[in-house]
Amino acid sequence: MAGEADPVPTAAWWSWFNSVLVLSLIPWLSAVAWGNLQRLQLHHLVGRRASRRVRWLAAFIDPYLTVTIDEHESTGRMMRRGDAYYEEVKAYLGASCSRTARHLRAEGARDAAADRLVLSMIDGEEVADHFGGATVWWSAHSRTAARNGGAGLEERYFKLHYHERHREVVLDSYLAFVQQRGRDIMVNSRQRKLYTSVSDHRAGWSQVTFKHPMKFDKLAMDPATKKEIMDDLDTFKNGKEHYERVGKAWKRGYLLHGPPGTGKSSMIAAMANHLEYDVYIIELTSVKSNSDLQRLLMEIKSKAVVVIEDIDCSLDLTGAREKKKRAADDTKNGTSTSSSAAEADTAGSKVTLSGLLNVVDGLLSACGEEQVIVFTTNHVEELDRALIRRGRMDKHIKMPYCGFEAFRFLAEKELGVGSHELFGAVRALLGEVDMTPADVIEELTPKSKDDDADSCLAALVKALEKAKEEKANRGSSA
Ligand SMILES: Nc1ncnc2c1ncn2[C@@H]1O[C@H](COP(=O)(O)OP(=O)(O)OP(=O)(O)O)[C@@H](O)[C@H]1O
Repeated sequence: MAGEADPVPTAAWWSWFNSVLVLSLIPWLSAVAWGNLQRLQLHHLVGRRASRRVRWLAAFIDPYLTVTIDEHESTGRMMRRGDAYYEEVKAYLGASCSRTARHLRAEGARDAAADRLVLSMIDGEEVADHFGGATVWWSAHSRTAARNGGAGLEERYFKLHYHERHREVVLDSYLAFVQQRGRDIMVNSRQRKLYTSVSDHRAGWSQVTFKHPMKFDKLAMDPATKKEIMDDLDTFKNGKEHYERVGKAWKRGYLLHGPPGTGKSSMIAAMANHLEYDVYIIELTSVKSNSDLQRLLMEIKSKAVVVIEDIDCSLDLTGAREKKKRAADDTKNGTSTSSSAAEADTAGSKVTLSGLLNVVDGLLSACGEEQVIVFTTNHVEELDRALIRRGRMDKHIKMPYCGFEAFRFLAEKELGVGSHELFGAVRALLGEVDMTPADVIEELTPKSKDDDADSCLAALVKALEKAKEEKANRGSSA
């Protein structure tokens, strides 16, 4: 009917409307309440002494568990840099979550290679990660701790949240996985270091950036031996599980022996570059005692090539044990003389063979792993057999005089020449006289702008002929 007013909602209509509104709000309100209950982390509030039923209820309401990783460690009233785990987690999250996180912090870390930035999550950011069928959530936080009236110290920390049903996978595997990946990322993104031992007041290490251009593809040596060494290094680097399974420290000893100039130091640089490890050089003659040697060793980190060069010159390794034994025998027989005791004392005040053996065996260095120990010597025959037996020095590598194949490699590298009419003469002469790769390289190096491949090869032939003549003269005068 025209002009009829809209019907006024009745009381029944209002009551129906309110009921629908309340009913539809119930799920939403419950979700909010449930979420808040969970955020209360009830299982943390419920003490250990609470009854099993109460604890079960708390865990049912809030099944999420938390691990906190602090940047700083609190030691009494002092704060000091926490253990490496925070940094490893930071590196892991920066790399693995940079695609999903919305807000990242970019830092040019002092230690990082120049063209790399270190990414990390900013405070308040949360990212999910997946591992072994479990989903976990990482969040970054910071808090300011008041310090005895002074300026507050900002403490950063990460929180890892995971469902209780993934407790085992997270605690038994995931945390270790994050640590390993974080460590790898940190190692790969930083410049490597060359450490040299110093022992002024206290034994320690001085460090510089390690940048050596030598790589295996630049090293002149028999290709089969080169491949064998590279395979050996790869097997070692990837051998964590093997070493764990057989119960051996994850270390490998190499003995490089050969005359001066055959490339022992170059081989060490190539090994370190291949493995991407730091290099530690122990100058044994300047290490004052076995305990100093142990201290040095304890400070060596993982992923390291530890070098003791010219071991035959560093210690009286052939004599030290005999001297000690003689002194001990003298004491036992009552024939001890001041000189034998003094000899033994002298041996005790410096690094001794047994001290070195302990170090090599890895018993004292159980804290470090993934370390290659390299000894070099020009006189392998003079070393104590105990020092270089297999198990201590696992692989013995002879660095030989320059053979024809090594020469060809060097001619290609130094002069860009793959064949030449003088190659025949060089082959014949290298079969008769010993010349080190270092000497061959020196002859092949142009000395003036007029020098070319012809003149350099002629210079090498001349030097080899001279060496042959000298050898003949030595033979006739002997
Ligand atoms: N096999 C090789 N391949 C390539 N370069 C070599 C080789 N051997 C020596 N050289 C070159 O000769 C020089 C000296 O070599 P290196 O210092 O490695 O010899 P070394 O055996 O360690 O000598 P020393 O016993 O005196 O320490 C280096 O510049 C290196 O580049």
